[in-house]
This record gives sequence, C-alpha cells and structure tokens, in this order.
Amino acid sequence: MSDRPDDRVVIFDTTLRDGEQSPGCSMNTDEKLRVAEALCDLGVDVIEAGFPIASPGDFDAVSQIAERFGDRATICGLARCRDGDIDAAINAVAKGERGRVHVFLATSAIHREHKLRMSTEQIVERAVASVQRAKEKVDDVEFSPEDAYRTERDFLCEVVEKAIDAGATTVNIPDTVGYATPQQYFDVIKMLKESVPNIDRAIISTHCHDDLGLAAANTLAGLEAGARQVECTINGIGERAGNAALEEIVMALKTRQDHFGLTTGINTRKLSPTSRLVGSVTGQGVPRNKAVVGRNAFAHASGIHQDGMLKNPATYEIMKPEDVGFIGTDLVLGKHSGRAAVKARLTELGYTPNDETFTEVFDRFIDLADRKKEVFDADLAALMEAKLSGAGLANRERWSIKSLHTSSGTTGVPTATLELIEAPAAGSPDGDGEPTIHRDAAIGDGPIDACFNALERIIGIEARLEDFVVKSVTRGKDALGQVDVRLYAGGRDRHGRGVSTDIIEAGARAFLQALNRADADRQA
Ligand SMILES: CC(=O)SCCNC(=O)CCNC(=O)[C@H](O)C(C)(C)COP(=O)(O)OP(=O)(O)OC[C@H]1O[C@@H](n2cnc3c(N)ncnc32)[C@H](O)[C@@H]1OP(=O)(O)O
Ligand SMILES: CC(C)C(=O)C(=O)O
Ligand SMILES: [Mg+2]
Repeated sequence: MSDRPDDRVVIFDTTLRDGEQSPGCSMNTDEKLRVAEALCDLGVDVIEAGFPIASPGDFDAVSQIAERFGDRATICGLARCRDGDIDAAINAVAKGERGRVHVFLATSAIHREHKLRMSTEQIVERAVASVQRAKEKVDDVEFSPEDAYRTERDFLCEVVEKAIDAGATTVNIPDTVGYATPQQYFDVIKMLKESVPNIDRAIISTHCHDDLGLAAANTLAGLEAGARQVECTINGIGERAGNAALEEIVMALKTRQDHFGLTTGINTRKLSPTSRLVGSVTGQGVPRNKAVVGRNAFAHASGIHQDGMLKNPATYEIMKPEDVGFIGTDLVLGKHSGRAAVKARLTELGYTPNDETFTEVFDRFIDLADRKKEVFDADLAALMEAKLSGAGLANRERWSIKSLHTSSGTTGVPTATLELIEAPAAGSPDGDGEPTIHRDAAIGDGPIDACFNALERIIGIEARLEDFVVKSVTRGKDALGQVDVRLYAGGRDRHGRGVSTDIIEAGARAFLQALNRADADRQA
C-alpha cells in the first residue's frame, strides 16, 4: 500500500487506451506523445498509454511514453490474461521509472459463458496466474475484473481477494457497460471494502462508462464509498458513449470540496488546453455544451443571466473560468440578450452612448439579432459606428426606413417599394406631432439603384452617387455587411453608412443617411 494520504485521489487517465478505443479516435505515436506530455503537465498520476499487444505501433507508443515521461507519471500498459499480452506490457513500460501492468479478465456470467467460455474456477486460476506473472517483473500491478458490476457479488469478492493475494496493488471495478446507478455503484464498492478480507492491501479503483450518462455520478459515488483511484479520460472519450470525464470528476471534487473532502494533484488551469488538444488530435473537437471545458460552459446568452453575471458572477457560475483555463466569462450577444449586457459590451468596446443613442442602437441590435445567430463585437461596433457617423445631423435623423421591399432577377425590371417615416421637423409648429408615413416605388438598373431612386423621390432631393463600397464586418453566411456611400447632393459631397445582414438594406440605409444630411442642410 502507498503512503498517500487517505483524502488524496489517484487520477488514472486512460485517454490513450480506453479513450483511443472510441470510434474515430485512434492516435499515432507522435499524437500520443503530445497528449502524454499534456497529461503530465496536467498532473495526472497514472497514464494508461495503450494496449501493447494490440499492434507494434501501440507497443512503440507505450514504450516511448514510458521512456520520455516515466519519471513524471506512472506509465501503464493493458494486458489480457495471456502470457504474450503480459510480457508485451512488461516490456513496453520497462523503460520508465514507474511502470504499471494492468491485467484484466471478465468475470460476469454473460462474459464468462459467451465470450471467454470459461468456468469460474478457470477465471480465478487464470487471473491469479496472470497477476503473478506480471508481478514477477513489475511491482505495480493492477487487476480489473471486466464487467465487475454485473458479476455475482460472492464471485467478485473471491476474484478480488485472490488477485490481491497474487500481488495486485490496485483493484479496479469496471462498470464496463455503464449499467449501474450511483447508489448501486456505491453499494458494490462499499460491499467490497467490507467483505474482502485483504482489501486494505490494495487501492480500489473506479472505471465507469457513460452509456446512461451516469459515468461521472457513478465515479463520485465510488469515491464516497471508499475508492481512491478513478479511471477517466479527457473529454470523456472512450468505448461507445465514453468513460467518466476527467475534467468533470476533478472539478466536482474541487468545487464541492465541502461535500467530498477529497483532493487530487491536478493543475485545473490546464484542463481546458488539454481538452482542446485531445479534441484536435482525435479530430472530434470539444462539444460546445461539454461540462467544464465546452465553449458554452462559461458563456451566458440570456438577458436575465447576463444581467445577474454583471452584478455578481456567483449568481450563475459555480466555478471560475480562469480555474479551468478559460480566459473569462463570455456574455454572448444574441436575441436573448437584454440592455444590461449590450450596454456593458459597448462600454468594453470604448463607447459611451447617451440614452437616446443607446436606445436606437439597441433597437437595431435586436433587429439584427433576430436575423443572426450571434452578434459579435465587430457587429455591435458597426451598428454603433453607423449611428455615430450620422452624429453630425442637427437632430434625430428626420427620415427612417419603415419597410423595404425589392424585386430583381435575370428577367423583369428591378423594382424597390419603400415606406419611410418622416419625423416632425425640429422646431416646426407640429414638432411634437405624429410622424408621417410616405410610400413610393421606383425602378432602377438593379435593386440598389431602384432603392436610391425611390429614396430620392420620397425625400425630394436629387443626388449623384460618387462612391459605393461594401464590405463584410464579420465572417460567415449571416455576417453583417457594411456599405459606405459618397454622393453629391445639395451642392456638396455627403457620406453615409449603413449596416445590415442584407446588403441591399445596408445600401439603402447608407444612402438615406447621406440624404438625411442634405435634408438637414436644406431645413436649416
Ligand atoms: C472492456 C475493454 O475495454 S477490453 C479492451 C478492448 N481493447 C481492445 O480490444 C484493443 C484492441 N484489440 C486488438 O488489437 C485485438 O482484439 C487483440 C490484439 C487484443 C486480440 O486480437 P485477436 O487475437 O485477433 O482476438 P480477437 O480480438 O478476435 O478476440 C479476442 C480474444 O481474446 C479473448 N479475450 C478477451 N478478453 C480476454 C482476457 N481478458 N484475457 C484473455 N483472453 C481474453 C477472447 O475470448 C478472444 O479469444 P478467442 O479468439 O480465443 O475467442
Ligand atoms: C479493460 C477494462 C478496465 C475496461 O476498459 C472496462 O472494463 O471497461
Ligand atoms: Mg473501459
């Protein structure tokens, strides 16, 4: 037994073995070496680096990892209860300072009868002989009764006891098919602790699969029952639905220290970088909603949550993003955002809009958010800039768009139909009166030209277009387009800017802003 304090949990990472068994996740030696280095930096205690008998490549990977990182973590190789497997695992981990051989043999009735075709006596005999064979060359031997959870309790106790007698210093209790519930997994670990006479000579380990989404919960229940090693993988990758996710277990123990009273040697700030590395090496990425390390784990999109977060992050976050390696909280702007978040982001971007400007920009933001999945900083800045570029106007812009409809195509004449709102002119007798709605339609060389013609006709100002520049503010199909126009109207050059996900609308807004300028001069 080790002299590890009783509250210290051994983190056994099997990303490179069980994780690699996940369809589409196999890794070559270079990739395994990169992940192994990251796991060492993360502070895991044991790295199960592969299954050396499976292929010369896997043998080589385990061997190189043992050689390079065997002084920073225990390097483990998996073996069936076959001499060839055990010898390959012994040889693969031999170059490391701390090597472990992990021997497994299924014990449940269904595996015994249908897969192995062995009796209980044969299973015990083979398990004992295999542990002994590994123990002759390696001090650190782990034994797993595969499908332990579905094994008859008496038989499980017998196998565990005999494996410990044969020299196993860690006994792993896999819920190979993710069948247990947390209470049931707790009970089986507790039962082993209470019933196996020599159990104090070994560390009990958990190995939970996620078929019912219970892997993390079962692992934590196992720890509460007295297990002190957890087998887990980065991002929870592994056979079928995967294994217990390392980041979830570690952060549950850290965040709920008050409840578990257990510690690990993990540098939690490395969790997110390690997760991204594994996501990239396996080509699986990191699911956006993945607990602890997904992009959404510290992102808030709804107005009420964003408002709460701005007032006190503890309202909606139980962990600090920095503690798992994120830069900070992300208040995602979109159609569920409220004024508090939009105003805070504008302030961060360096804008201090007055109430009237903010109200107009917020209305445009909501309109944009309805058309676009996410409103980025550049989008918001463009809305603000478009508003500010009209700031030279004496008052609120007199003319604004109520509705715009265009039709164009390879046949027919491009047409624009517009409804404009005319605000009562400032200082006029009916300055506080009702706005007037004007409607008109025009044709043109294209839909934008048709819009310009309709605008000129409604406002009653002739303009000559000198320059028209369109650019994308952000990337993606739903990116905001920004149009800048320069036109000659009312005896001088006027500039206008418009932004929208629709460049025809952006063009009309830009043209209208320039015409508003000419109109303001005309009014003056
Ligand atoms: C629950 C787990 O995660 S177990 C680990 C799963 N991981 C892997 O399988 C790693 C990749 N596997 C491989 O590369 C190959 O399957 C190998 C090299 C291990 C074996 O390949 P093969 O010799 O062609 O055997 P195959 O895979 O077809 O069948 C497995 C054999 O191992 C036997 N076996 C399964 N588990 C064990 C065990 N723990 N101890 C001894 N024998 C076992 C099976 O009964 C079967 O034997 P049989 O051929 O006599 O019927
Ligand atoms: C090899 C064993 C430990 C395993 O992966 C399982 O039973 O799930
Ligand atoms: Mg497994």
